[in-house]
Amino acid sequence: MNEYRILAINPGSTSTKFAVYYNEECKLTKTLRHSITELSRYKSILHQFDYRKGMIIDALVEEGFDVDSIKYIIGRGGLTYPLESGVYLVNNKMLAHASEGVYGQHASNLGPLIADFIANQIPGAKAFIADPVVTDEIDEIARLTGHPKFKKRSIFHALNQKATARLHAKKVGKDYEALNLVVAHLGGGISVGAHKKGRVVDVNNGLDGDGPFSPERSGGLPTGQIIDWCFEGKMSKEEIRRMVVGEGGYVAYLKTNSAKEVKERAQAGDAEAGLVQDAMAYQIAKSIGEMAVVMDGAVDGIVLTGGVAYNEYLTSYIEKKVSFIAPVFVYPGEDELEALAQNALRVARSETQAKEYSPKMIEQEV
Ligand SMILES: Nc1ncnc2c1ncn2[C@@H]1O[C@H](COP(=O)(O)OP(=O)(O)O)[C@@H](O)[C@H]1O
Ligand SMILES: CCCC(=O)OP(=O)(O)O
Repeated sequence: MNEYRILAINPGSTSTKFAVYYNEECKLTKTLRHSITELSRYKSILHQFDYRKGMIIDALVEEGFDVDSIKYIIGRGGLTYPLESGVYLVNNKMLAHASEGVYGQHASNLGPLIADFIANQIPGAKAFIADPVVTDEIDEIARLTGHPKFKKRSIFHALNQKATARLHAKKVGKDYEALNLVVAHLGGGISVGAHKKGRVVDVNNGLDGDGPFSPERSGGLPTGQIIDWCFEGKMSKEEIRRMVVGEGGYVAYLKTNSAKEVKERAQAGDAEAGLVQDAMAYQIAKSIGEMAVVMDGAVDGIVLTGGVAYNEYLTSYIEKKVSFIAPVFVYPGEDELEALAQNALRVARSETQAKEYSPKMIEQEV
């Protein structure tokens, strides 16, 4: 049997995770955490490129890997133009769109850039991405907002939502494509998707759109108050953006992005932490209800995943509110690296073909 060596790279808002796989076997997995202070030294996500890429290469060399033998480099896909689910070969157009951040700024924009850089150092290596955060399968009816100038964007934790949904389908002995699932990724950002027979037909924009607030994001906010705030002239556009992504949610209320810390503060009797934690759980439950409506109530299961799903108090709170819809299944944590590696392996084994990044729908900017 051929042995395929794969490097999977997942740049997140506060961490860079990477792993080396030899076929299905994980040989190394590392999570490098970046403090807010560390990241604040860089003007933009793009300016973090050398720092994050350097840490990965240094760690591989330090661990004694024969880097030249790794021919499949796969990164988390960023905020390029929307794509259908799948594996994509990194090409120049994708690199340009990720660098520009045509759909916004997020650490995942570094996924294709770092993968491409490393692949270029290794003779015969290729760079890929899979199920990027702009994976877009939503129904036309779900795209409309209340004003034609604004379109809903499908920006969510596609990689982990899809991987966990497939894992769940396997556990219950069904095909993912045969099930209707509501999947909630509960991490630093939160997204809740309606997976209808293998397609995410509706989902909240988990970055800077609608839906529940999260440990570091504001979720949907009252539009009128936001407009007034923007024109009061007290804050720059960048500062207001940070209120929504990075310094919203728990960070704004409780000055921490650690859901674990908030859980412990609530357990210790901190009433404010308790109320904010309950409010987040309440909003997540409401979003699950919305996605159940999207599927006309025909839901086979509700799947909770992501780091925050380790919090049993929070998952029980949600379960009490939504179990009338369908049974709730909890898969705490995320394994986006394994999901990336499996996608690369399927390409290596010719079980699937890497697609070309050539987005059809270029949204008119408003
Ligand atoms: N045991 C736990 N209990 C509660 N929250 C936890 C626990 N473990 C991790 N978390 C929280 O999960 C969040 C990170 O989730 P993760 O899915 O790794 O995030 P991301 O999607 O941002 O990569 C953090 O806020 C962290 O505090
Ligand atoms: C919703 C886009 C992807 C995202 O926000 O990922 P993180 O929660 O890992 O920052």
